[in-house]
Amino acid sequence: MTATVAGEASTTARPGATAVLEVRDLAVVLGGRPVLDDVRLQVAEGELVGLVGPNGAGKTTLLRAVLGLVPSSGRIAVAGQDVRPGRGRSRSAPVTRSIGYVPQRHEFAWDFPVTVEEAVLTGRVTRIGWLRGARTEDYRAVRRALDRVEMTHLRRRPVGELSGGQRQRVLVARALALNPRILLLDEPFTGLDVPTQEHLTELFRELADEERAVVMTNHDLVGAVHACDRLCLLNRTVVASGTPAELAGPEPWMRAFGVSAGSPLLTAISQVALGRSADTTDRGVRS
Ligand SMILES: Nc1ncnc2c1ncn2[C@@H]1O[C@H](COP(=O)(O)OP(=O)(O)OP(=O)(O)O)[C@@H](O)[C@H]1O
Repeated sequence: MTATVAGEASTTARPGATAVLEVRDLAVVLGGRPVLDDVRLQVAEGELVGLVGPNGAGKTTLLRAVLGLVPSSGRIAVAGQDVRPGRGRSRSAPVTRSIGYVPQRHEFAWDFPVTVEEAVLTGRVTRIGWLRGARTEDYRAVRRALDRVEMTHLRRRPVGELSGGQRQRVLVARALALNPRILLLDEPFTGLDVPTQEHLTELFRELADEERAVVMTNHDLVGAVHACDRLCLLNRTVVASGTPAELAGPEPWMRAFGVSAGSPLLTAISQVALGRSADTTDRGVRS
């Protein structure tokens, strides 16, 4: 098996599975500068895909393009529906209801005086609208989402009193409150200790296994190789994409990240990727 590169069929999801996200020929220009170019990506239900790349590679921009929040050209479809670029959540409501977005933790106003339950309810705003009050079904959805991330016992707690790991779970619950087909997670592990990262990784794995597609950006490359079914190495375009086993060699990482052949990072990635390869051979390959 070999990793495939931009322009080839590299970015396709596992055969036979339903594609939840399809991105073709995506280009984004911001402030007059090209930020993304010729990006192709497919993510199927049941897949946990790691979106990795150096600072400024365009990872967040890609997630925002999928949400229709930045102007773009090309095609983005979620659950078979086209995302119309630059229209924002409210005007693209039917398709964005299929997407659960978990922003970087610092983007949420944690000092706002709301409880965990109220924060999660804000995830339903595209369904509830700003003018009518929440209904029983909305509170039920919130309760289900909180159960799913094991935060029900803290539902009356002001969000400002939560730890980093608990805050991350609140953001995931907020995204799950719409029961989305795809979860987009932007750097969910930043600033979290290793056990918390491992618990969250397990949760993301389970959420993918429940027939959702899960895409997460991650600067911990070894962690991403360890956890994800497939990796997309982004640097303005998709430099390479494949399973951890397909990406065990150094070249795609050197091209995407500009690291030298002697970088200890490459050895660590290779060891984990080959370990995953042995593991998936035992269990049956997922992708
Ligand atoms: N609103 C904007 N206007 C102009 N340029 C922007 C805007 N938003 C992002 N950019 C630029 O687009 C590029 C990609 O940014 P983006 O945040 O998507 O990268 P990233 O891969 O998520 O980076 P990081 O890993 O540092 O979070 C950067 O050069 C950034 O400066």
